[in-house]
Amino acid sequence: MAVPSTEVQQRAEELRTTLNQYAYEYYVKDQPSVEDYVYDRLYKELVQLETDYPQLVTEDSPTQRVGGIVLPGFEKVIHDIPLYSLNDVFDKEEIIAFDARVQKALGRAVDYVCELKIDGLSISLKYENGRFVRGATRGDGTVGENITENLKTVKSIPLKLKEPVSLEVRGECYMPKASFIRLNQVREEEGLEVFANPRNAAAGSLRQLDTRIAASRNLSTFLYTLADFGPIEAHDQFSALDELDSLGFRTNHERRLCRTIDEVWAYIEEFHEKRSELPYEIDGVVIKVNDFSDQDTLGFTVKAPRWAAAYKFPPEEAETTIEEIEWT
Ligand SMILES: NC(=O)c1cnc(OC2CCCC2)nc1N
Repeated sequence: MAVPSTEVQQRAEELRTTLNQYAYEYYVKDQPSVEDYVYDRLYKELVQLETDYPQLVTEDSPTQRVGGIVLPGFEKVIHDIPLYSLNDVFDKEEIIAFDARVQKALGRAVDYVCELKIDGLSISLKYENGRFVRGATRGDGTVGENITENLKTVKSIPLKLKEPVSLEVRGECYMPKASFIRLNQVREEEGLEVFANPRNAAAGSLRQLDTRIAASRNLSTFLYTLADFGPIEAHDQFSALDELDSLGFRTNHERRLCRTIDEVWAYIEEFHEKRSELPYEIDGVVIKVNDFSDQDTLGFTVKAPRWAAAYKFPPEEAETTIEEIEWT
């Protein structure tokens, strides 16, 4: 096998770094800094170098995002830290009661963080020395499935963090509404069964044993929990979300720090209105006591934290598409 010169090795490294930065801006920050053709030209150059010198391929190379292996099955994963579910609430009275329980237990009022409740599937991502080493589904909260190879094709999941830290984070993997509509149009044309909703489409995509299929489904993520903090210092949820940003993860920036339940309710009403305009599906709002020591004081019931509640929106009336409107 031909040995690459130092210049060629340096060029490959330079291409990888530049392409990964462009991909980060596009898929994580939603703020591309170059046109697609600039990315495509550099990408083609890297593919050529890696074809001429396969030893140049690294696991965080952008060329590894396209998938290409067919797994025999998914191994089981035991979550050291369980993935909890959430207690649902359905109206303002229940939110006021939630706040009353929190204040009674802590003896004072607290700040809350409101986050949009993304309607995808929960994933857990493990990193060792900054490298993505394992991705898993929630499963039953304790035992999930190892879907690392499929999650490596999800462009918003960093293969290498900005710091060489070891930690575990959790969040949601979802399919954007536009990708869902396009996928179902193609499946309809191909006489395949269509997906009922973006959540099922995302779950179906991550259950594929051929990683090229997951790579083709334009899945994305919003991360929201630092599970194993590693060396990260964060004392509350709102700053933990900023830490996730600084490590290179994609987080949802509609989050809001609320000082009172009235502000929580205003956030809920605002996003009940805005729900249909969002490029991703949500099924409610997650309300969390912000301070981590308060969360520890409140603890968990058997299945869910006492320091969080999921306000569920009523099911969205199915948006009529142009074809469905009866033209009298
Ligand atoms: N679907 C979501 O967007 C979502 C789900 N869960 C949580 O937090 C849970 C995780 C640990 C206890 C509270 N936050 C979210 N944003």
